[in-house]
Amino acid sequence: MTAVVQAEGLTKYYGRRRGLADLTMEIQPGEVFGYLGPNGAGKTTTIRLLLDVIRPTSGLVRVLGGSPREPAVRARVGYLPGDLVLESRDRALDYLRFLGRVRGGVPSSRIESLADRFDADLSVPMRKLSKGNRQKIGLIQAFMHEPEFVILDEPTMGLDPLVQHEFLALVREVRASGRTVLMSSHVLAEVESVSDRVGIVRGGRLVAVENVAALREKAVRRVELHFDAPVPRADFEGLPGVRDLRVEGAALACTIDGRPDALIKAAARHTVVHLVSAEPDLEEIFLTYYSDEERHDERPADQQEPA
Ligand SMILES: Nc1ncnc2c1ncn2[C@@H]1O[C@H](COP(=O)(O)OP(=O)(O)OP(=O)(O)O)[C@@H](O)[C@H]1O
Repeated sequence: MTAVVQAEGLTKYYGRRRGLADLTMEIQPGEVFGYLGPNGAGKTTTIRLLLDVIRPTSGLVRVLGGSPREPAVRARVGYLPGDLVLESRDRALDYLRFLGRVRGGVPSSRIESLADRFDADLSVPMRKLSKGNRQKIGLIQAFMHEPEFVILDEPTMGLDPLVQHEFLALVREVRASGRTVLMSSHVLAEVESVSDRVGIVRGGRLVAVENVAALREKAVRRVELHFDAPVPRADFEGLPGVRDLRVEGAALACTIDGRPDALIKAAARHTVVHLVSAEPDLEEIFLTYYSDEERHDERPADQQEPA
């Protein structure tokens, strides 16, 4: 199976300023890949390299098995830029129809159904659109020709929660049809629910790639159990993955590191009347990555902000 993205040692310098250094990664067909990082991390630089908007200083990149320079490759990709400018007097509908023709024909019904989903008014001249409505037009044009690979730079920016929900549903549909999505964000919570894997980029370097399901499994979570009668502490002491154990009468509280299996089996010897388990906070795990990096980050002179 040909990878949708193959990057090897991909590097981009803007003069002496590092945009991206030595990126090696693959994205597989049918995958939703969340690309996360704080401002200035290198997300947009990566995306522009994938689309041949800019060219690498060194390294290799292949998209859908070909070079991003090939128009035939570009035609199979949908793209929402992070800095979308729509300043024309044209109505959004005319603009989208025009783009549809350029891309070899997109049925009006598909444009309209996407507009319905996102509650976008296509009759307004584009330069009069609010930021959020402009973002909706950007999303419609990225999806409307049903590309094999959709690249979205900060897609949720400016969207209200209902539209965000609809957008995530669309991403799930795209994945279900075997197509691939790469989306950048600086907020994990916005991409976590749909991403299969997330990559974290920081200071121009990819510092981690994680499988979201595995991350969830690894995450520490707080658990409370209430029994119908007092339970002996000894039944729960030393269980694999159980930490910070507190047993008071018929109530038990602890944190679970990894799988809760041992705790569940020990609890099953008693009568459990109530169970509380908080969803692990993945954001917290990611922040740990960031802060670890921070500690080791010795930025070269060209990465320092001017005095
Ligand atoms: N055209 C450019 N000329 C000079 N430096 C640039 C240019 N574009 C980006 N950079 C620098 O490259 C680094 C990476 O920027 P990039 O835009 O890729 O980050 P980002 O992760 O997309 O950030 P944001 O979330 O703010 O959009 C930054 O230090 C930025 O200042």
